[in-house]
Amino acid sequence: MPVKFTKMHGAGNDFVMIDTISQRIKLRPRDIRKIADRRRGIGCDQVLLVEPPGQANADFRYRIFNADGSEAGQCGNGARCFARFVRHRRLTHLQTMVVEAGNSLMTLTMRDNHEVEVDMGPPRFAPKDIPLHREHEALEYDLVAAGEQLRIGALSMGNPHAILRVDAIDDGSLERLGEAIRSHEDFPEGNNAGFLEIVDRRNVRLRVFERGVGETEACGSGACAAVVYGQRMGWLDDRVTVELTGGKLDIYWQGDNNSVLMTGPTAISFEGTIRL
Ligand SMILES: N[C@H](CCC[C@H](N)C(=O)O)C(=O)O
Repeated sequence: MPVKFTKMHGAGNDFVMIDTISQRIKLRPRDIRKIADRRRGIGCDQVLLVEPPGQANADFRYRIFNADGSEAGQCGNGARCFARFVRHRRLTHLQTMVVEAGNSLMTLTMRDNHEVEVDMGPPRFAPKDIPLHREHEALEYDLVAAGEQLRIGALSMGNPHAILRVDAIDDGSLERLGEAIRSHEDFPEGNNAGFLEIVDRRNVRLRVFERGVGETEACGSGACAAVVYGQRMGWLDDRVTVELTGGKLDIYWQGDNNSVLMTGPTAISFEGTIRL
């Protein structure tokens, strides 16, 4: 079955975008893994599907699959590429669109130079919403991983995040602790493990060992989660530039139940057809 796709990335976090509105296809987890395979397929961190909306107040539905075939409830870099993709493929002319992802609604707004602003919705902190096996919500949690006693932030942006503050993002913490945190038994659905270096109150560096992939060059929801954690700990202001391996994202959060706003780049790499 030939499937048309567009290869894109947002700050180096790369995606295969597939329009399943004009192509009536059903993809199984093994199809996702083949597409994502960097030797036997196209190669990407996530496969993103464009579907018709399930709700009256949405323009599209957006499904996210990690390279290992697992489905995720949120992908910030992917949301930006999604907005550019549906306009590139003439599925819409909207400058601002509402998109369902998992059980949340996001508003995507086109900005200059192919940048996109994403209203990621509010962060969720209750352990049951992360999910995290803890009795009570807290700013930080004790966690033993790889034999080390850690203090981490944990929250959901529609997908689970664990954040560890480090002195320097290249101090070896991600290599030593990434897998142990990401797959920790206290997170029943796993998590995206962020390693956060505070440069000053408006600038941070971040690396993320993602659920279902491993380290990516950027993680949009991870950047949002790291800034939210840093703000709640009193380390950061409301607008922060997050420097990731693949580029920079602008994150803005005014606290409480306000939405986290993320603005960043999108890029189209190539288009093609793959036979599954
Ligand atoms: N690995 C993530 C999904 C992709 C998130 C990331 N690529 C982003 O930009 O937010 C998860 O399983 O929750």
